[in-house]
Amino acid sequence: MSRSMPTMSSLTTHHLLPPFPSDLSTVSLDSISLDELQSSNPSQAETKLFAACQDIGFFYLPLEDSELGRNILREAEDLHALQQRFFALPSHAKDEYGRDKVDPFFSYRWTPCPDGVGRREMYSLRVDDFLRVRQPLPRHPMISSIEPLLASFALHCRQVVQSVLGVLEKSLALPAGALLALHRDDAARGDFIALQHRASEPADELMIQNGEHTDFGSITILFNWLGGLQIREQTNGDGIGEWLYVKPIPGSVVVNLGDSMVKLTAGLLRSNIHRVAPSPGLQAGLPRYSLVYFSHPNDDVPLTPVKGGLVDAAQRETDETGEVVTAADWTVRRSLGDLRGVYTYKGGVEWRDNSDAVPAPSNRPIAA
Ligand SMILES: O=C(O)CCC(=O)C(=O)O
Ligand SMILES: [Fe+2]
Repeated sequence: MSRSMPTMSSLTTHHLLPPFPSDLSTVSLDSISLDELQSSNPSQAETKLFAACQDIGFFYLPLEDSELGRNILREAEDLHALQQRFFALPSHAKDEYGRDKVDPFFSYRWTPCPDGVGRREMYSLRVDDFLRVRQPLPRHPMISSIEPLLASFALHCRQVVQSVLGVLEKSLALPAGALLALHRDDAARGDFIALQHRASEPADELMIQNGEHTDFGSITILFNWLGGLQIREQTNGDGIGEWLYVKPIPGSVVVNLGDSMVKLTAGLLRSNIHRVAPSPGLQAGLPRYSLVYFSHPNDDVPLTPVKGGLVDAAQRETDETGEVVTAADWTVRRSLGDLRGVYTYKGGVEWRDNSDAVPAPSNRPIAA
């Protein structure tokens, strides 16, 4: 890590959980504070952010030093409390909002844990519904009752996404608005808030491997309370590194790029493969929750390289077929099983033999 990180945050509930093991090697991610990014002299933070998005596609964003960030942390804790209550509901109450009843993607989905007893569950909530850009899909009353919280959280996360996109636009020497104009608030956009839960479960290497994925939107903001997220150690050249845990840092979120950013920048930016393994050390055996804000370009945006700056100069192929897909189509194809596998920053989807029997409830192909 580039600088010392606080191990305690007064705004989060991490201290109520067993600590992440101190002796485990973890992946070293840069830390770029929201306050610095939004300051009048952000150039150092911008340089770090751009490098992280090119090299590894992941970074920590400490939120506590800005008003916006503190609001997001408080809202995330409120949503975390709610998701624990929601997932504790009886299965039949949750299944009412399943993909067969509501929507193939923006719905409640689950797959069995390796022990065949517990569930890995994900409830994907379409943000346009809370912002009244689209007619809302049916959702559980517990969700409807906190609509103002969800709307506020979404708008705050979008401010973060805009800051990140603004920096990337500038760093790539693109015309102003080249990326931001593809993420408008007043037109349909596939952003969603994911509530995620997996019951305590035994390690199952095959299942962990089958959960390896890239996110398919533009920018992901991830809130974790327990360890489990892993990305590969960075090696020089093409060597494949070891899977390492990303340590949750109280008061910081993990930000990563999705496939759309790779496609829009002709492969200059990176959406990195990641996965979720059982929580390590004293955290093992606890139910694990995560809360994710997935942002996407507007539905009708073709995922082709934007014009100008470094992208024009890149001259790289990002799609081996040359086929143009819109952001909405890409979500459908990646999430519902058409393009199974991992999108590589070198272009195209790398096939993974993700058996239908063991999908995982995440931002990736799923059968349940
Ligand atoms: O739960 C996590 O830590 C990561 C989840 C994830 O990568 C996803 O849902 O796309
Ligand atoms: Fe992911």
